[in-house]
Amino acid sequence: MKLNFTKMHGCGNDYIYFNCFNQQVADPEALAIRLSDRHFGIGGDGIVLICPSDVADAKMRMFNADGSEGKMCGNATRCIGKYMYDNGLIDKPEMTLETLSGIKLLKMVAEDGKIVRVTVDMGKAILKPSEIPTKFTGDLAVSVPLDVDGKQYAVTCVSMGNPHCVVFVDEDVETLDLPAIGPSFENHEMFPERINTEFIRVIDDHTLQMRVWERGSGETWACGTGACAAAVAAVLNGYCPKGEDITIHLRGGDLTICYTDEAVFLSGSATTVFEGSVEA
Ligand SMILES: N[C@H](CCC[C@H](N)C(=O)O)C(=O)O
Repeated sequence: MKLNFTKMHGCGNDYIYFNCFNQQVADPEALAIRLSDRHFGIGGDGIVLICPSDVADAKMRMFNADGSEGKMCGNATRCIGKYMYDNGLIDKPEMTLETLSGIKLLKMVAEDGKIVRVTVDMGKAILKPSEIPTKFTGDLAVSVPLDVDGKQYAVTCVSMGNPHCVVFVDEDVETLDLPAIGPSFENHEMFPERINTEFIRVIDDHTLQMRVWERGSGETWACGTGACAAAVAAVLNGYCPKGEDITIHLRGGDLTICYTDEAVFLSGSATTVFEGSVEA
């Protein structure tokens, strides 16, 4: 069966999007594995289904490159907003999006009828270690010790609807060997549902440099929920102020995060690369 897709990315975090208002995807786990392959497939960090919803303008389901389903995806949220507006599925530059981690509100900026920037109310950060989930005890996991492959790290764990482990380092993150250490964090025994791991260098009190090893996809060029988790962790560790914009420099571009008492706000671009069809 032929399926139409749209290739999109948020700061280089690229997914293959399927409009499921007018087509059905039968086995998304297997499709994500096959099509994400950058040699034998289309190439991407996974696939995203844009589905009808009874409670919002649309519903998101996203699958990492290993076929595992993610409960939230910040970069994909922005691309869905762009897709819905640019394709006339919504008639104003704002929408609600149902996710496995609740309903998110999107406010967008359009130029010449196309969305160029999206701000997402990502909801509140979840900080209780057992709810992230991690095996750390207590009410917070802020700068707690974690042994990974015999090396001691201080980690801060945050959920944005999906689990994150934030590691602050002194060196330029471009010098880190993520393929060597990423999987050991991802599959660490302290993280019962695996984990997304962000490696952060603090540039100043409003600027972070970030690389990320994602659960189920490996290193990605950006991670929206990860950028949110990094900003929250930076505030909790006293590096950045609450309630002010924090710029995150990622391999694929910049994201802006604002962590307030009400919610975490994620702002950034969304880009359509090409459209096509594939036999599923
Ligand atoms: N790998 C993540 C899902 C994608 C998150 C990321 N791409 C984002 O933009 O938030 C997980 O399994 O929780």
